[in-house]
Amino acid sequence: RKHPLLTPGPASPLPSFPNMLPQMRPLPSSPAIHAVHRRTSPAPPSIRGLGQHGRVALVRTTAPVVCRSVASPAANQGAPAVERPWKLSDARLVLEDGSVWNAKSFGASGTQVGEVVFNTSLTGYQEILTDPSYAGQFVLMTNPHIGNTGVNSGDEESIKCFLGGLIVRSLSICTSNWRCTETLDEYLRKRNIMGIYDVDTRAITRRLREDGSLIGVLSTDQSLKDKELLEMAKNWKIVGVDLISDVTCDAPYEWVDKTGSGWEFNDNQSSETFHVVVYDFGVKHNILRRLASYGCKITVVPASWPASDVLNLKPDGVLFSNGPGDPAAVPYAVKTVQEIVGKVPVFGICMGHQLIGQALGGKTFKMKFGHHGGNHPVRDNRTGRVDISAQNHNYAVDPESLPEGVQVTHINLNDQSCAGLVFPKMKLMSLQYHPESSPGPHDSDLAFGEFVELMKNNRL
Ligand SMILES: NC(=O)CC[C@H](N)C(=O)O
Repeated sequence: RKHPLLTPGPASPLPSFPNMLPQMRPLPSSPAIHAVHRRTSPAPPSIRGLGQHGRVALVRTTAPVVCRSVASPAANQGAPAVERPWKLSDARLVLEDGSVWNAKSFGASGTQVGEVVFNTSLTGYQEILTDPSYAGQFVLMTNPHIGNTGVNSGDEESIKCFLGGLIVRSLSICTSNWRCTETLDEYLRKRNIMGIYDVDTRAITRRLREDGSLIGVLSTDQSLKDKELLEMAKNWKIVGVDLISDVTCDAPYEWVDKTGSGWEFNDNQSSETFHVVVYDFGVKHNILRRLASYGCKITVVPASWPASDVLNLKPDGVLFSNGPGDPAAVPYAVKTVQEIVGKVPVFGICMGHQLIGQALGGKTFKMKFGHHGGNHPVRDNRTGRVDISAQNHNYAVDPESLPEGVQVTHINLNDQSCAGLVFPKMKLMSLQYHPESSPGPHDSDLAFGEFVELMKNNRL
C-alpha cells in the first residue's frame, strides 16, 4: 500500500528553520545571549521576566555565542522573522482511540496516516528516519530533544525516508555539529515527510504501552474536522499489508562500501572472500557495509527475485534483510526463503528472521507495542552473554510453533520474546534485532562473523 493521503503541501506555515533565533545573535555593545533554557522551576532573579509563559528564559552572558549556523546559511536567507518557539499549534495528531493531540508542525505539511510507534534511542534520528522498516509508521522519539545535530550525508541508511512522519517533544532551535549540512526541518521538508513537535510524547508513549500500537492521522489541514481525521485513522490498516514491495530495489546491484574507522574495534576481515546475495526487503545500508567489512562480495537483489536465479549464482550465503510491515502479508517472500533454506547458509535479520520463522512452518504474531530503540538487552542462551541491542520490530516469531531441531539462541530480556534462532541442519541463523546497529550499540556485531564462519564451514 502506498501512502495515499500524503498531500505534498505548500511550504509549512513556518517555512524556514533558522539555526539561531534573532534573540540569540550577539547584540552590538551588549552582552551576547548564548543559550535558551527550558525551566520548570521559577527562574532566578537575574533572568526572571525574560521568559515566555514563565517557562522559557534567555540567559544573558558575556560568553561567546555557542549556537552557530553550521547548516547551509544560504538556505535561511530572506527567511521571515522567526517565531519559534512561540509558534502556535498548527497540527493535530488524531489517534484511533479518539484522542486529539495538538502540536506544531515542521518538515512537510499535509495529511498523513500511519501507525504510531515509540523509539527509545537517545541518538541516531537520521538513521531511524532512513530505516525502510519504518514504512507506514510514525516514529515518536522518547528522547525529548531532537534535531540538535542536524543531518549529514554520511548517516543515511537507505536512499530515502520511507516512514510516515516524526513526532518529537522538543525540536532543537539550533544545530551544532561539525558534520551537519542541513537542519532536520529542511531535510524532512525536501523529502515530503511530516514532523510535529511540542506534543506530550511521554503521555502518548504511556498510552501506547498501555493500549498497544495505535493508528494515527497527522494533519496540518485546518479544513479537516477531528472526526474526519478519526475516520481516516479507523479505516486504515497496516496488518496484512505488503509494505516490502514499496521499499525494495528495482534491480540487482553490487555493493562495495565498507564501514568507516569507527568500526575498527572489530576488524574481522576474513582472508577468504564469500559471495553473499542479499534479499532487499528494505535493507539498511549498514548491513551491507558490515558484510563488506567482513570481506564479503555482495549482490543485492529485489524482494521478488526468483530463488532459482539466486541459487544459479552459486552464492556462499544468502542474507534475508530487515523490512517493513507484517511478515504474514508477503507469502511470495516466505516461498522464496523456503526455496533457499537448506541449500546454502542463510542469515535472517529482523523481517528476514520472521520470514525464516514462517518458512520453517512457524507462526509470527503482532506484539502489543513492539521493540524500537537502542537499549534492548538480549541474552545468547548458548553462552549466557548479554548484548545491548538495537531493535525495531512490531512482530515476533512464536518459538512454540517452530519445528523440532530449531534452537532459540537469543531471548529479549525485557519480555522473554524470541530474539534469535539457529537450525544447524539447515545451516541457518537469524536475529530479530539489528547487529549492524546504526543507530545503536555495536555489541552484536560478531553475528556477522558467525555468518562468515557458517559459510566457511560449508566450504569445507
Ligand atoms: N526491522 C524490521 O525488519 C521490522 C520487521 C517487521 N516489519 C516488524 O515490524 O516486526
